[in-house]
Amino acid sequence: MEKLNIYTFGKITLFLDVINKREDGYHNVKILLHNVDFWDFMQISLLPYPHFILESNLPIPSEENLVYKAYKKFIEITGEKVGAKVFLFKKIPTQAGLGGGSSNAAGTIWGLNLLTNLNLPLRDMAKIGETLGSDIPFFFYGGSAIAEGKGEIIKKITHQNFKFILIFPPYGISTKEIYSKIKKEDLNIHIDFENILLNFERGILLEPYNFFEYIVFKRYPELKKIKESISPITYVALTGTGSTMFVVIKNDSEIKEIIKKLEEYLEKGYKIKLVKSSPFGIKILKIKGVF
Ligand SMILES: C[C@@](CO)(OP(=O)(O)O)[C@H](O)COP(=O)(O)OP(=O)(O)OC[C@H]1O[C@@H](n2ccc(N)nc2=O)[C@H](O)[C@@H]1O
Ligand SMILES: Nc1ncnc2c1ncn2[C@@H]1O[C@H](COP(=O)(O)OP(=O)(O)O)[C@@H](O)[C@H]1O
Repeated sequence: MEKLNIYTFGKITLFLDVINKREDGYHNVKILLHNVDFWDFMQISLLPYPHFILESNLPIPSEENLVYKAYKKFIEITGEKVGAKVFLFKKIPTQAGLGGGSSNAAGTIWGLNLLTNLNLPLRDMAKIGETLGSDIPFFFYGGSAIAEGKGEIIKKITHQNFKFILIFPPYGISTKEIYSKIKKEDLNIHIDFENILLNFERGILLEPYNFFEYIVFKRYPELKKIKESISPITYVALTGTGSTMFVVIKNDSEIKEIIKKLEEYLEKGYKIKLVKSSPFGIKILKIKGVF
């Protein structure tokens, strides 16, 4: 029996603009998405249809887990009559704006695609993912990409390597709730992606921008204060709709100073982690043997 080890990487949103509200209630966005080397670990193997077993350290019912939802969608859309056994060890916090659930869903679809020998191309796997969440297609392409539409239209760009410090508050933030607080009049000013990309392709990261900061900072003023405390040293921004913030490391010589400052400043319950860019969203290793 074949078993796969799957690493599903988190993402940050280096630049995030909301363009307008759509008739279907969603919003058109333009986002520069970037994977970081901070991952959840999954193991997946096939079972006879329709058996499905999920073991995970995420304390939610299996039926609500995106891994199960991705399995169901995969068999529904492809018609493959397979069951699956999945082990999921989460390190990426939930409701953190790091796309952890989305990357788990993408890893499940990719794993099933390999185990069933269906060999669907990336765009077909991304189409399956899109039915479960706007963020999911990106993880099939990974690295650095521009997402448009609801977030499902992906254009890969040349990947660049940076280092960041992630700041994890001791709570998550609901994506749906934050999107629901957008007012029409807030959607008049947009950032210059052309200039951002011209610089990015040369390895220069301009100051990150996140449209949602004004909404999130109003509700969580402590996150605004964290940004203000680090801004004199380097760039800090929110990823997605939060709750994680990322600090851009411009020089390795700054790392110690920034960590010291954060350790002094952050209240109990906050965590930090130094990460670097990851050139992929999903990494799969095949393990053969008898299990
Ligand atoms: C904000 C972003 C940025 O990467 O990520 P997170 O902070 O969640 O990681 C994404 O736009 C989140 O994508 P994702 O988390 O997949 O959202 P979905 O499950 O598709 O949608 C959750 C809810 O957010 C709203 N939504 C989402 C995407 C979008 N383009 N417009 C929206 O209005 C809708 O109300 C939807 O019901
Ligand atoms: N495998 C999973 N990992 C994380 N969250 C999951 C998963 N399956 C379902 N969820 C649900 O999805 C929601 C947010 O997903 P997550 O990807 O962690 O956040 P974000 O979209 O902010 O990056 C949470 O409410 C969580 O309960």
